[in-house]
Amino acid sequence: MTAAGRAGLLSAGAVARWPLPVLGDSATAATSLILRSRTLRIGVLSNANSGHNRRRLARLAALAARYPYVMHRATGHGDEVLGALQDFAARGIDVLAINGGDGTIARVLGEVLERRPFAARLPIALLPGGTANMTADRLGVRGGLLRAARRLFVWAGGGDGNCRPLVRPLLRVRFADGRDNAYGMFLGAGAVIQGTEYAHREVHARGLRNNAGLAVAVARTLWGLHRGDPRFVQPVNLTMTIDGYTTVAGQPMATLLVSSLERLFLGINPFWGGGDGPLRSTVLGPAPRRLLRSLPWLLSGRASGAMTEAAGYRSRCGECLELALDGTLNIDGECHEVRRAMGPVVVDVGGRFEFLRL
Ligand SMILES: Nc1ncnc2c1ncn2[C@@H]1O[C@H](COP(=O)(O)OP(=O)(O)OP(=O)(O)O)[C@@H](O)[C@H]1O
Repeated sequence: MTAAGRAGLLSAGAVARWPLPVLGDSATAATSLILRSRTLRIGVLSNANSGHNRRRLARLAALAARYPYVMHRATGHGDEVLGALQDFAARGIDVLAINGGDGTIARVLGEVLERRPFAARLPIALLPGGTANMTADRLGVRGGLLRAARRLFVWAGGGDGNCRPLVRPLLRVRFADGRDNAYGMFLGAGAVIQGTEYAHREVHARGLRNNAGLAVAVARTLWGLHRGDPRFVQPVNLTMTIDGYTTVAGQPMATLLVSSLERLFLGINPFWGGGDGPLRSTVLGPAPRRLLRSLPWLLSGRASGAMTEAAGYRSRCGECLELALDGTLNIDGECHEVRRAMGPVVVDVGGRFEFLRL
């Protein structure tokens, strides 16, 4: 069997089964992983301030200390990320584990792409140390934080566990005013911003920070959209081009979603549009017709007959999006103010990573 052929379900010990559905790219790093029979060295970078880490970091650090091939670094600020990555590179890690939420993953992978601390692109393991953990839920090691960490460490030592590498692109967001690029798996505007504010104000404040809290916030936002509630519907004029074609020409929109993930939190897939390219986008007008009746389709990657552009529904895939609007973009939980006058915001693929799904 060729090396590429062995890149199937794989264990660190070198036993692998074929076939492997690697989406969008070749599994180069995973292939080289399975050719090794030794224990894998893991560098775990934890965000000390993200959701679950605030309570569980000490236990995670104690767990990591039990495995001699695991190096653990906790950072208290994003500015410390590059130093930690350079330290891992100097120690020759085989796998980079990121323990934090969506914002941490975006920050760390963005630094990997922009500053290139590693000579080669390493496989990534995600541990759900954040609050919503949307990306880790889709691409990371399964289970709660400590269980997932133990599973990763045992697997890396050659123990039990099957690993399915998934290749996914990271969005790169470039601003025309020269500020630093942003990275992430998800970009939202319009009702996403109002829904997030609602979640912080009404849901998190009541202690509901997990998927149940997310479900409440999403349901409330959709209800607000259905009712035209101004707390959730604050139309913004949007111009959007996808791969050079203008798909929205200065029209009011209530919601913009862009992602490189196949599903978002709670498994929802609000992208049904065709077109080539890994960036999936959806735009909802200020009063999408028959919204409640369309939800089963809208949330599962399909379009009902009612979901036409004239009725306020647009969805399309592409390689490169240009956005012009006055408002706020939420990129994996980080908010960025943008103005039309600055020039368009360009969203494309910053790079692809291989995520170890265990
Ligand atoms: N490595 C890091 N160390 C410390 N702080 C970081 C690091 N990476 C990002 N940050 C900052 O920490 C904040 C919170 O991170 P993150 O979004 O990962 O946690 P969360 O909000 O609890 O989780 P989620 O995004 O899954 O809801 C972000 O504002 C981010 O800028």
